[in-house]
Amino acid sequence: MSDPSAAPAAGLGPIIMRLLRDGFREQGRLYGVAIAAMVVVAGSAAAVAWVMEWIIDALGNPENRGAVIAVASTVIAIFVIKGAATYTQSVFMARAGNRIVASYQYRVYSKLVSQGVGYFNRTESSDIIMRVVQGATACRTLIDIIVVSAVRDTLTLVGLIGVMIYQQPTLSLVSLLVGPVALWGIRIILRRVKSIMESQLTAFSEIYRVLQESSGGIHVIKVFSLEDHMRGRMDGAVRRVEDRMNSISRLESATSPIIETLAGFAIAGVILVSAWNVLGGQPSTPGELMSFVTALMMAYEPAKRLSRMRVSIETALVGVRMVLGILDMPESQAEARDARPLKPGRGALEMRGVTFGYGAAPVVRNLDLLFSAGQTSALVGPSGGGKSTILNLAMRLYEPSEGEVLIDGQDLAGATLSSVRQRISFVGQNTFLFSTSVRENIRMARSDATDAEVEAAAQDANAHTFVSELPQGYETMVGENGSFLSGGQRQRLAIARAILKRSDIMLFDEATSALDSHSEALIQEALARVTRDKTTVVIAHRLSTILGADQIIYVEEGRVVERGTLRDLLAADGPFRRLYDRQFGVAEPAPIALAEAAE
Ligand SMILES: Nc1ncnc2c1ncn2[C@@H]1O[C@H](COP(=O)(O)OP(=O)(O)OP(=O)(O)O)[C@@H](O)[C@H]1O
Repeated sequence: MSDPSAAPAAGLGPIIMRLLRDGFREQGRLYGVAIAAMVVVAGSAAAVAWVMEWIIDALGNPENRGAVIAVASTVIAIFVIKGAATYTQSVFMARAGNRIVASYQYRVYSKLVSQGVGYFNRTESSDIIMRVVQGATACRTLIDIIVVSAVRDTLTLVGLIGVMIYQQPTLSLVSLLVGPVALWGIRIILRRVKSIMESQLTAFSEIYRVLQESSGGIHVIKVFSLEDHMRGRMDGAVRRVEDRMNSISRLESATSPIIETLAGFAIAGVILVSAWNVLGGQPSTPGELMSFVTALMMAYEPAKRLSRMRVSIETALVGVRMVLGILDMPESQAEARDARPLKPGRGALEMRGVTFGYGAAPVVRNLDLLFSAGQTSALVGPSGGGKSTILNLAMRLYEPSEGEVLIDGQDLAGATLSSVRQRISFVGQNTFLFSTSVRENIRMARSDATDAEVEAAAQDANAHTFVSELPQGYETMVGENGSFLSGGQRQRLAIARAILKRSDIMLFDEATSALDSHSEALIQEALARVTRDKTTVVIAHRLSTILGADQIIYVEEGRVVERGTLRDLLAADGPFRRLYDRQFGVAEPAPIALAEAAE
C-alpha cells in the first residue's frame, strides 16, 4: 500500500531552504548569536594567519621591544576572543538545536494524532516511532551542518584564502588547483551514501518493531518459547544497522585520504613553485611566506570538514524527508471547510444507503438502519459480519464511501468531528487504559468531572468495590494499558469512563465479554439504569446480555438479514432463532421466560 507520508520529491536546495526558514523563524535569536560568534571565530582564524607576518618581522628585529610586546599581546587577544566566540557558538547552537528537535517531534506527533484511524491501520507503530524520534533529530543535524559548516567553515576558508591570495597570489593559485579534483572524489562517495541511508532506516524500524512486539506480545513469546526466535530477529536487525553504520563511517572517512593526498600535492606544489620563484628572482619576505603557509595549513581543517559536509547532509536528508513527508501529508480525515457542530437532539442514529470497505471490497453494503432515540438496539450475527464496522461508522472513525450516517437527521459528513465524538460514548472489545491512576483513567471522559462523579460512575460500572480494595484506591496506577488489572476489572473501568461521559448515544462492542456471569449481570442491571433514556447499541455474542433490547438486528456479510423484537425474531424462525437455539438449547425454558418478562 502506498504510504501517504512518503518522502517528498523536493530536491536538496528547497528542503534546506525550508528547514532554515523554519529554524530561523522559531529560533532566529539563538541562531543569530551563534552565527555572530562564528563570524568572530572565522575572523580570528584569519587573524592568526595574518599576524604570522608580523611575528616573523618582529622576531627579525628583536631590538624593537615595543613591537615584540605588541605582537605577543595581539596573539593573546586573538586566542582569547577565538575561545570565547567558540564557546558562545557551541552553547547557542546546542540550545537552538535542542529546541528544533523538540519542535519537530511535537509537530510530527501533532500531525499524526490528527490523522484518521485508517492511517494508523496502514502504518506500523514502529515506523511512526522512528519518524518521530530519528526524523526530528535528523532535522536538527541538517540545520547544524548547514549553519556550522556553511557559515563558520566557509567564512573561515574564505578568510584564510583571502590571506593566502594577498600574501602570495601565484602560490595560492597552485594550491587551489586541487579543489576540483576533491569535488569529483566526493561526488562518487555521495552516490554510495544515498543508497545505504535508505536501507538504514528500514533496519532501524525493525529494531523498534522487535522491541514493541516483545513488550506487547510477551505472554505469547513466553508460552510458545519464542525467546530465541525474538533474539534472532533482534540480532539480525542490530547487525544490519551495525553493517550500514560501518559502511557510512567508511565512506565518510574516505573523504580524509582524498583530502590528505590532495593537501600533500598542494603543499609540494607550493614548495616547488616558491623554490622556482626564489631562483627566478621573485623573493618574498620570510614573514609573507610564513603567513601564507600558516593560512594554507589552517585552511586544511575547514576544507576537510566541508568535504565531509555533503556526505553528512545526505545521511541526514533521509530522516528530514520522512519528517517533511508527514508534515505535508493531507489530513486523512479532513473536516469539511463549512463543517458545523451538531445541533443538540435526542440522539437518534441512522444510516441511509451506507456502503463502506476498509480496502477495495465492501464490508457493509447499502445499509439502512435506524437506532431510535432513547432505545436499546442489539447487533448480533456471525463473526466478521460487519457489526463493529457499523459502530466505527457511527463514531465517524471511517467515512462511508456511499450513503449517509446521521445523528438527529444531521449528516455527520458536514459536522465537526469533535461535536460528533462528544455525542457518543463507546466501550470496545479491546479496552485501552492509559498508564496513569484509576481516577485519571475514568476522568479521561470528562476532564472537569469531580471526584464524586468519577466514583459514582465507578459505582454504576460495578467497579467501586474492587477499586476501593486496591492498595491506593482510586490513586492506584494501572500500569501500561492497565496491565496491573484483570481483564474484567479493565472492562469495568472502561464502562465507568463511558458512563461518566454522559453522552446521549452509547455504543458497547462486547463490553462485558471478559466478566463472569455474576459481574456481568450486575453491570447489565446498572447499564440498563444508566442507558434508560439514551440511544444504546450493544454488540454481544452472548445473547443473554441483549434479551432486554428494544430491537435486535441480525447482521451477516454486511447486510441486515433480520430485525425486530426478540419475540418477532423468535417467531420468524430465521437465522436469529437458530443462533438462539444453539446458545440456549431448544429445551431450555429460562430465556423464553425472560423474553416474556421483557415484554
Ligand atoms: N481495520 C480493518 N482493516 C481491514 N479490514 C478490517 C478492519 N476491521 C475489520 N475488517 C474486516 O471487516 C470485516 C467485518 O469486520 P467487523 O469487525 O466489523 O465484524 P464483526 O461482525 O464485528 O466481527 P466480530 O463479531 O468477530 O467482532 C471482516 O472481514 C474484517 O476482516
